[in-house]
Amino acid sequence: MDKLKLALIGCGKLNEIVAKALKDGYLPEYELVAVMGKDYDRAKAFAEHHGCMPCADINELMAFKPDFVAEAASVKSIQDYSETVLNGRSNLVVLSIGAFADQEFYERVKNTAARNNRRVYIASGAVGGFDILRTAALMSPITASISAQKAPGSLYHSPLYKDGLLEITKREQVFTGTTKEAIAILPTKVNVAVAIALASAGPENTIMNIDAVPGFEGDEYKIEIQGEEIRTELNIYSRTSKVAAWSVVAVLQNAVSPIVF
Ligand SMILES: NC(=O)C1=CN([C@@H]2O[C@H](COP(=O)(O)OP(=O)(O)OC[C@H]3O[C@@H](n4cnc5c(N)ncnc54)[C@H](O)[C@@H]3O)[C@@H](O)[C@H]2O)C=CC1
Ligand SMILES: O=C([O-])CC(=O)C(=O)O
Repeated sequence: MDKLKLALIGCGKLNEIVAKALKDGYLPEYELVAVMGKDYDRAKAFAEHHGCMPCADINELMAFKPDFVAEAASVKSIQDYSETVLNGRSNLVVLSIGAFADQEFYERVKNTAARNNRRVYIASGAVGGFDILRTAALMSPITASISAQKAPGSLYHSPLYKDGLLEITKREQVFTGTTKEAIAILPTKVNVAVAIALASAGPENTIMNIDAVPGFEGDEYKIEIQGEEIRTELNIYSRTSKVAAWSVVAVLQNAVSPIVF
């Protein structure tokens, strides 16, 4: 049987792991055909390394007629390219889920996918448990929240940074608000929160808290939901963001598997 064609948006840390997983035999049903990034020279080097074609823009990428496009790039890339990908009759696997905090955009992408008989897969990324969140949200109205611990240094180039943050000696709350508000100011750090919100109470009703924790390494998320019959708490720690790339590999496996989780 012909292999499914996979193309990548983003040639950074995470898609490097996805491409290597394919090379290492985790995705035998797929062949990597093309890649694009913001920087063409980097895409060229990535493509040479992984045996696919570099593309200067989304139209070049879609000319390869991929069956699946996996994004590990940015919220802006999802805003700019997802409809082109779906109209080009490819499925789309998304890590920069924050783009879908905008309800109107989310509905538009959903309709575009339906019209083209294609799917948008929300990768579990650095969190998970979407199954119980979605199930509980069907059963009754639920409240949902996600709390994150981050190293003060990881907030350095963000609007949450303030003088003295690098020197704090005890845990300090640096943000509380809705996940929609959180992604608007931290587009590269809280995509996970929007994913949790989409699976539960929605981006405008899911509360996010972020604590800066001195000496902390990695990311830790505590997700809590409460419905009439269901209450759950999920704690997910990841030392690096590699788990997000592996969640894309898991989505691509699921998409062709006879057994679906
Ligand atoms: N859902 C989740 O759990 C997680 C999501 N992420 C998100 O995944 C994305 C990628 O992460 P990394 O690989 O670590 O980033 P990276 O910075 O190593 O690589 C990003 C790549 O995307 C490309 N890119 C960015 N914007 C683009 C655009 N508009 N058009 C074309 N190419 C574009 C860059 O050129 C680069 O090749 C980020 O948005 C990050 O926030 C990261 C970790 C967890
Ligand atoms: O790696 C993480 O923990 C989360 C992240 O970057 C995101 O959600 O955008």
